Amino acid sequence: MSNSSLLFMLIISVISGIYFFLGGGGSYPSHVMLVGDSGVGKTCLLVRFKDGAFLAGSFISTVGIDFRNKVLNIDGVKVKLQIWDTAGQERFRSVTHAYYRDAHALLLLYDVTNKSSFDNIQAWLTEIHEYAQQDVVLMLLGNKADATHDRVVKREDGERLAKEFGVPFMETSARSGLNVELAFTAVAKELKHRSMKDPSEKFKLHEYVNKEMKGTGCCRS
Ligand SMILES: Nc1nc2c(ncn2[C@@H]2O[C@H](COP(=O)(O)OP(=O)(O)OP(=O)(O)O)[C@@H](O)[C@H]2O)c(=O)[nH]1
Repeated sequence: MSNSSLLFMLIISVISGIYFFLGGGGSYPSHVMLVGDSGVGKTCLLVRFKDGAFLAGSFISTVGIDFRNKVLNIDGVKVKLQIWDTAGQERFRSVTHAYYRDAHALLLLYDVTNKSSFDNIQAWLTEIHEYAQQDVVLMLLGNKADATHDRVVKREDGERLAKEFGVPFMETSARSGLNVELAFTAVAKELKHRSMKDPSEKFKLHEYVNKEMKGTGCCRS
């Protein structure tokens, strides 16, 4: 990728950020970044969350980075999420690195039908520790949970890995919509809580996720 393309994308990101910050009337603009191997379903997850639809058909890899905005109403307060859909392909990694520092939350995805995308989570976490803010909100998502026949990564393995690294975990499906709203809402709740100067009530992301997952009959705490 040329320097001019990278510069162009950075300018678009800044303009988009200013526009989003000024518009919409919410109080908590927050950057949520989707990361993970190419093909794990980052774009589809975002489209499902933003438009309530599934992008079926041929797979077109993201080039560099893409942006979508969505305002959520969290307990009567507007939380403006600016969601950055990054390219999973190795050749765009320098673009992704440039955005980590400004991300408030990271959704790290693997594909339950692709073992190498799961094995690469460790490498993604190393990269996150190197480039992202220390206190970034982080959640691990095992996507494509609908694909029961092609599944090669058990839910328990995802749970074990998440526990090892101390991050909340859930399985999602951009195809069926499973837990998509929940994943973004959980992150928005955490970001809203953090932005309050004097939070009267403690919000614990782990506990919230575990409680919500129990309600679906999925996943042990
Ligand atoms: N069965 C199933 N297929 C999915 C799901 N999410 C995405 N896919 C399919 O997986 C392929 C890749 O999806 P994308 O969302 O483009 O993947 P990506 O992570 O954005 O890929 P890059 O842009 O290359 O990083 C597409 O063919 C999707 O239709 C899902 O939840 N279930």
